[in-house]
Amino acid sequence: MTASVLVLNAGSSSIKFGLFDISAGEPALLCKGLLDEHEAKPRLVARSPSGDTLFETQREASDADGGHLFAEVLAFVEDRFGDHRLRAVGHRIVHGGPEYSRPVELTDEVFTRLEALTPLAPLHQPRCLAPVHPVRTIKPELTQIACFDTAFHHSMAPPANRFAIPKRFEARGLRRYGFHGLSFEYVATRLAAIAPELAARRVVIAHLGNGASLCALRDGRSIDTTMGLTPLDGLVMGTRCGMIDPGVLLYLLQQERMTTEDLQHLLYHESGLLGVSGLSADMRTLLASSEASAREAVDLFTFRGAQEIAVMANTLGGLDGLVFTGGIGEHANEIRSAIGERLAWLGVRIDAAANDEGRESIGASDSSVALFVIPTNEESMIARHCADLLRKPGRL
Ligand SMILES: Nc1ncnc2c1ncn2[C@@H]1O[C@H](COP(=O)(O)OP(=O)(O)O)[C@@H](O)[C@H]1O
Ligand SMILES: CC(=O)OP(=O)(O)O
Ligand SMILES: [Mg+2]
Repeated sequence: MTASVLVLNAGSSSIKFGLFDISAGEPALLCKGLLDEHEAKPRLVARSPSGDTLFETQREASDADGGHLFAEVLAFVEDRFGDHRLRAVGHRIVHGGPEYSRPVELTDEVFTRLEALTPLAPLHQPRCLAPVHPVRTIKPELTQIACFDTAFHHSMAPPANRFAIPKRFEARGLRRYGFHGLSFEYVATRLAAIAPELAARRVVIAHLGNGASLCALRDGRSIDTTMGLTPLDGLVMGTRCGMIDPGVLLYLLQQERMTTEDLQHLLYHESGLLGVSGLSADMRTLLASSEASAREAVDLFTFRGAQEIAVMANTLGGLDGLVFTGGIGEHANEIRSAIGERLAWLGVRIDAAANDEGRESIGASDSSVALFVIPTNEESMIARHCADLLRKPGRL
C-alpha cells in the first residue's frame, strides 16, 4: 500500500490543504483544496492536480474554523484515496519561537508550547493550531507534524536578529524571528534548480501575498528578513501596517486612549492596503479601481517594497538575484514593474514583455540583477519535511 500525508496551511486569508503521495522520492500531489472564507457561506473545494473539481461543499460561516471542516476533509481523503495509507497530517505553524528550528511531532506538550506563542502571532497561531485537536479526536492514532514559518530563519545571526532595546529582553525571547520560511525554503530550492549559478550568490526573495516579507539569502540560507518578533513588521500588507515608528503606538495608547486590544486590531486588521485605500485589502481590487486612494495604497506598497529590497541588498553587500513570489508577486505584473523601476539604480531592468506574459525569467538583457517569478508552494515544502521526518528512524 502506498503512503500519503495531508498538509494543512492556514494563512491569514485562506486555508489551503494538499494530499501528497510520499511512497518514493519527491512527494507527489494527489489533490489540493481550499477553504474560501470570502463568500457569505465559506466553501470547501478539493481539486485534482490538474484543477478538476473532485469535491465541493458549503458551510455556515460560524462553522468555518470548527472541527466539521477538518472532519469533512479527512472523510473525503479516506473516501477518495483510501488505497493510500495516511501516515501523518503536516501543519504549517507560523510561530515556533526560539525553540523550534526544524519540524517536530505535534504532541500535546508541543501544542501547549505553541499555544503559548499566540501573543506573538495573534492573527495566525490560533488558526494554525485550530485543526490539531479536531484531527486528534477523529483519528487519535494519526501522527501530526508541525512545520514552522520561523525555522528557516534560525540561520540569522546578530546583529540582523537583534532589537536595540536593553539586553535583558533578548534573554526573554524578544528578537527578530522572521516568517514565511516554508515559502522561502521552497522558492530557494526551485531557484537552485532553475539558476544554479545563483545558489551561492546574493539573492532576495520577495514573498508578496496577503502577508508579505522579504528574505536575504546567501548560500541559500536566510541572513536577514523584514518580519520581526511578529508577522507585523516590514512591508505594507493586506491589512497589516508593516514597519512603523513605535512613537505612533505610544501616541495612540496615550493620546487617543486606545486599549491594547483596539490597537492590536488596528495594526493587524485595519491597516495596510485596506487602511490606506479605505477600500480593500485585495490587490486585484485596488489595481482595478480608479479611486485616488487605491492608487495611493499601491504606491505606498511598491515604495516600501523597493525600499526594503534595498535594505536586504545592503545586508548582502549587493544584489545578484531577485525573485517574486506569493499571490501578488506571482500575478501582479504592474507591481513587479513598479518595484523594478524604483530599483533601477541597483541595476534592476525588467523585460516588459516577459513580465507581462508572466514568464519565469523576467530580467532584461542589460539587467545586472537576475530576475525571476517563481510560484511558491508551502504545502509541497511541508510534505517534503513530513516525508523526511517519517523516513528517518528515531526522529519520530
Ligand atoms: N492576478 C492578480 N493580480 C493582482 N493581485 C493578485 C492576483 N491574484 C492574487 N492576487 C493578490 O494576492 C494576495 C493574496 O496572496 P496569497 O499569497 O494568495 O495570500 P495568503 O497570504 O493568504 O496565502 C491578494 O492581495 C490578492 O489580491
Ligand atoms: C506569516 C504570514 O504573514 O503569513 P500569511 O502570509 O499567510 O498571512
Ligand atoms: Mg500566505
